Amino acid sequence: MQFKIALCQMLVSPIKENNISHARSLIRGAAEKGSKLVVLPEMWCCPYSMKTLRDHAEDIEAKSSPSISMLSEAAAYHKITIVGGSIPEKSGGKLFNTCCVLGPDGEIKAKHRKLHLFDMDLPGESFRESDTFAYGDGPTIVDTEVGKIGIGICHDIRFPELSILYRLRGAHLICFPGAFNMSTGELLWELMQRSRAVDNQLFVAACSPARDPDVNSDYMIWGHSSLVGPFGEIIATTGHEEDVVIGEIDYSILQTRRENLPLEKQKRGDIYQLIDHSSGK
Ligand SMILES: NC(=O)CCC(=O)C(=O)O
Repeated sequence: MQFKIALCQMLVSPIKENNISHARSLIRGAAEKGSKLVVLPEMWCCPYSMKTLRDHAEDIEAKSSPSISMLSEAAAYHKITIVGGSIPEKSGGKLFNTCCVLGPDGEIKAKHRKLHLFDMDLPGESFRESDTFAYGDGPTIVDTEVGKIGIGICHDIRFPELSILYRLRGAHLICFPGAFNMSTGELLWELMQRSRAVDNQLFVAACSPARDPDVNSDYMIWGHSSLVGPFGEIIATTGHEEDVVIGEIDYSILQTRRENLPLEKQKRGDIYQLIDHSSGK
């Protein structure tokens, strides 16, 4: 299977309605260029600021989420698959950092709640996502019109076991909506995308919001959305400004790479193994 994927590195404003209509127009542009899969960034409907996230939370289960309604309409209108970045989701009195995957019929095919919340304490930059969000409770891998896709949200990329699990369950591609920061982004964002792709011999797509140096935010974003192939090759990438990164995915290359280097067969299951405690969502 061969298709175009678009990573919408959008500039997010403090006004939700504007973000929804802006995301809609980026999706339209990507679909008109032939993209069959469109990926949005982590927190595209509101700034990634722990001070204001709660005000923008939406109830996805009650079907009253303006962000997800727009994604559903867009997916159905253009007959594409959308990995809908993430939005703050309210559910049962808790707040989650949640990604919905929508199919070409506009239905939600999967919902991933961020598993690894981002708490960091560096000199001059500290951040505590776990003060605001509750933890997701399972991995998410979904069969779509454009292959089997594993989902992780940003900090989830740091935990290789999650990606290994997706590979074991047959993923062709892992999508990471993310918003890496200025302290760790330069050294680690691309490195980890390439590592997850190489470790597991699959495609990795990582989509960030654009950096807004003027916004008075408590979090400055690194940007650099990319598509990486199974040899760790960068297929398409960008800098930190708003951009829609379009790349070609050809899944036949996965089989070639896995035959060239049969890592699965070479693994020493007699010495180490991943134990899967999840129920298979
Ligand atoms: N939004 C996030 O999870 C940021 C993760 C990050 O920057 C990291 O270094 O990890």
